[in-house]
Amino acid sequence: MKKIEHIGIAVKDLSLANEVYQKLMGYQHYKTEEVASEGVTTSFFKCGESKIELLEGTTEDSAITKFVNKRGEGIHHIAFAVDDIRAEVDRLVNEGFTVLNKEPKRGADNKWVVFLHPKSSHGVLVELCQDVDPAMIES
Ligand SMILES: CC[C@H](C(=O)O)C(=O)SCCNC(=O)CCNC(=O)[C@H](O)C(C)(C)COP(=O)(O)OP(=O)(O)OC[C@H]1O[C@@H](n2cnc3c(N)ncnc32)[C@H](O)[C@@H]1OP(=O)(O)O
Ligand SMILES: [Co+2]
Repeated sequence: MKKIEHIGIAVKDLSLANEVYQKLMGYQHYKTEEVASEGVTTSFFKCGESKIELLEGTTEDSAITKFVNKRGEGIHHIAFAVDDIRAEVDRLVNEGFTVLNKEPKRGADNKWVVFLHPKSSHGVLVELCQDVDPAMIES
C-alpha cells in the first residue's frame, strides 16, 4: 500500500457537510463528483498527500444511504493507493481477504477501485485505488 488515498465519510447532506469541513480544514473542497454506479455524490478536500472524501447517498439502495440509515453519519471507509490493483487483489485473495468486486470498477477522482469486506479487516471497510491511466481518460 503506497499511502492512505482518502478517508471516506458518510454524510446526510453534502452541501451542509461541505460548509462544516471547509471551516474545519480552512479551505474549500476541490471538486464534487457524482458516481452514479455507486449511488453517491462525493466531494474532496486535500489533506497533505491524502484526502477527505465526503459522500452523500443519492439512491435508496446506495451503500452510503444504507450506512447512514443504519449507523448514522461518520467514517465509512479507508482507501489505500496501490500501483497495481489487480496484483493487490490477487495477493489479498491469497491472504484470505474477502474481495467484494474482483474486477476493478471506476470510482471518483479518476480511480479504479476495489472494496474488501469489512469483516476481513476487523470491521473497517477498505477500498483500494489505482490511478486511471491519463491516456485513458476521456477528454
Ligand atoms: C467508488 C466511489 C467512491 C470512491 O472512493 O471512488 C466510494 O468510496 S463509494 C463508497 C460506497 N460504496 C461502497 O461502500 C461499496 C462497498 N460496500 C459494500 O459493498 C457494502 O456497503 C457492504 C458489503 C460493505 C455492506 O453491505 P450490506 O448490504 O452487507 O450492509 P449491512 O448493513 O448488512 O452490513 C453487513 C455487515 O457489515 C457492516 N458494515 C457495513 N458497512 C460497513 C462499513 N462501511 N464499515 C464497517 N462495517 C460495515 C455492518 O455493520 C454489518 O455488520 P454486522 O456485524 O453484521 O452488523
Ligand atoms: Co472512497
